[in-house]
Amino acid sequence: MAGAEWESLDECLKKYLPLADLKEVKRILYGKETRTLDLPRRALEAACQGDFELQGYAFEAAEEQRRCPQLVRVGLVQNKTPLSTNAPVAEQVSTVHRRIEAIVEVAAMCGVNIICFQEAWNMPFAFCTREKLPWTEFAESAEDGLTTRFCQKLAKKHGMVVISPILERDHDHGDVLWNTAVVISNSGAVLGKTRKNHIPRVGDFNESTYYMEGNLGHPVFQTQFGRIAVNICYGRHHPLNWLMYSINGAEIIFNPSATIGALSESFWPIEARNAAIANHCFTCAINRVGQEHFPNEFTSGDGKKAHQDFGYFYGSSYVTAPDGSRTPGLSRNRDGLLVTELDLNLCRQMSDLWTFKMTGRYEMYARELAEAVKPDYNPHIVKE
Ligand SMILES: NC(=O)NCCC(=O)O
Repeated sequence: MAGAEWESLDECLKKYLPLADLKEVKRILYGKETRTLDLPRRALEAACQGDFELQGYAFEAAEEQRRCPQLVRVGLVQNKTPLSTNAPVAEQVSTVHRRIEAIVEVAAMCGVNIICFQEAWNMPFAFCTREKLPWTEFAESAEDGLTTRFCQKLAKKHGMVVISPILERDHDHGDVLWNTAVVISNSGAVLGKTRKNHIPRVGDFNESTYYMEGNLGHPVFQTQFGRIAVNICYGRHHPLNWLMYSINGAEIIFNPSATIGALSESFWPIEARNAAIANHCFTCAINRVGQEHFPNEFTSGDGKKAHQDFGYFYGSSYVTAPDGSRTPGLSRNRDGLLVTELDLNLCRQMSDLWTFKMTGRYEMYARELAEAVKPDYNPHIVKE
């Protein structure tokens, strides 16, 4: 399994395929070619100085007579945890805040309207350890915690919608923890929050030790730049989760994640891309980067030796359009900002072309599913 020494699928294809073959391979693997965005020189310089990757692409829609293009720029941020996991909690939080602040400055230079960070972005992904302290100390109020207040300042300063996925402590309801994305409007006000609906029970993703399945359904947030939803990490394996955000009108669904190569790298390019096609919307898949080492050993319940690291978070964040075309991924190894311009008109154009919302037969599935979840359900199997 490749670690940091392997840059990315995109780099590999570029390096080894003759141009004519590369074009055909990309046509099939990536769909219609995306235009490269001209990003301001000072943004590129700042990214270089700040040691993070900056890439920009644009998806285009057909011109319409009765609607203007609905252009919106989204920013996806992937990053390593900058400090060692045994540094004091407050120091880890303030250091990652500073790192993200610098990246958001560059996003602002690139005209980003909506920015989304990775899952549990202000902490190491410590759920593998099953230890409570100090990791639960990273949990904060979604409404007025330190990280939300930090994001509100960024949102207001840059006129940007900020999606901030955190470990939430709900002080008003028994101090319980959730895996939550806080959505902050470009005015700086907290627009609302949404919670991770599906909790992984796979490998070292021992997240059920920390929080429960989300109880807020599938909210969609009306922002000045479009209707957005957040399908947190493991929810991307659940097609109905994507579907419900889409049924509630999402034009862009963000998928802030934390996942490792040994487990999911072959799924990664498929799932969010497929969701964009199936739901006539844009999807934005974001993964963290690098390897995190923890102070104490833990086992994976697989008979193998105890260890102190989670595995390799492979980055590779990307955006897919409703016509199935996608951007190249960011690096597997470096912090990065992916700026992508979307024309939201493409959602309805693809819906009119493919008509999945019209041909979906939701009433049939609703009826059959309502039966299938009953304890006395008999699967409909036709036997000789
Ligand atoms: N963070 C998280 O839910 N990870 C689970 C593993 C995966 O979905 O690839």
